[in-house]
Amino acid sequence: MLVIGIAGGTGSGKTTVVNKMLNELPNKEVGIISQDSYYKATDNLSYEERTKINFDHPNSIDFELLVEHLKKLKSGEAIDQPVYSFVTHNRTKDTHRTHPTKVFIVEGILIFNNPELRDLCDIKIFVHADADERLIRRLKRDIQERGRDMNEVLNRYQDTLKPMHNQFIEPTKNFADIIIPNDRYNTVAVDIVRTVINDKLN
Ligand SMILES: Nc1ncnc2c1ncn2[C@@H]1O[C@H](COP(=O)(O)OP(=O)(O)O)[C@@H](O)[C@H]1O
Ligand SMILES: Nc1ccn([C@@H]2O[C@H](COP(=O)(O)O)[C@@H](O)[C@H]2O)c(=O)n1
Repeated sequence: MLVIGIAGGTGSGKTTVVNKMLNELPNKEVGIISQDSYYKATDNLSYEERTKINFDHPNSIDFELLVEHLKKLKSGEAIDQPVYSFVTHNRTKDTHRTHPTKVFIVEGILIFNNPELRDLCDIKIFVHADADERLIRRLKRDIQERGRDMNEVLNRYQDTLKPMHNQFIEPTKNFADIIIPNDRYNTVAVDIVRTVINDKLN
């Protein structure tokens, strides 16, 4: 199994890039795991307490489970991926049965921050967009799709997101084999990675 890791700050366009790559590929042969699905379960906390979690710190992610799942997929076993809700800030009761495929994409802001997970990635890609561009995209997306308002997004950005990005995410760019500039849509880079995936599939 070829594992492709795709990291980058929030709003850099990781999900968009992955979807564009998957567009022209046989969907039964390429699997995807999002780090967002592996935020730690916090059933013991109230909603109010959950809103105060620092979701941009590595400690908020259940890397142990993510690594275990990826290893299982690599050894040919199916897994049950958690399903996360950005509205309740918690895992839902659902899981998503995921089967091993020839190629697996793992995407998330902090995936290169975890040495074990990093080592499981055969190709490491970092999607870059400037901070102001990412904030604008994040603001629009979180209001439209994640049930947030402007104050929530901006306060989170100033209090935790920006310092965590600088401390834990931006430095992991150094681990990348490929950096995709994504201030504008980058079809050339996406096509190149798709070619690599196609080679593996054929
Ligand atoms: N190159 C781009 N130009 C303009 N908007 C983009 C670009 N890439 C992504 N977006 C938009 O920015 C928002 C965040 O992108 P997304 O792929 O969800 O980022 P990430 O997964 O890195 O947080 C989405 O609304 C998406 O449509
Ligand atoms: N309940 C949550 C959990 C996470 N976030 C934010 O999501 C960002 C990571 O996801 P991307 O798709 O943008 O890569 C991260 O920056 C967290 O702040 C959240 O807002 N609420």
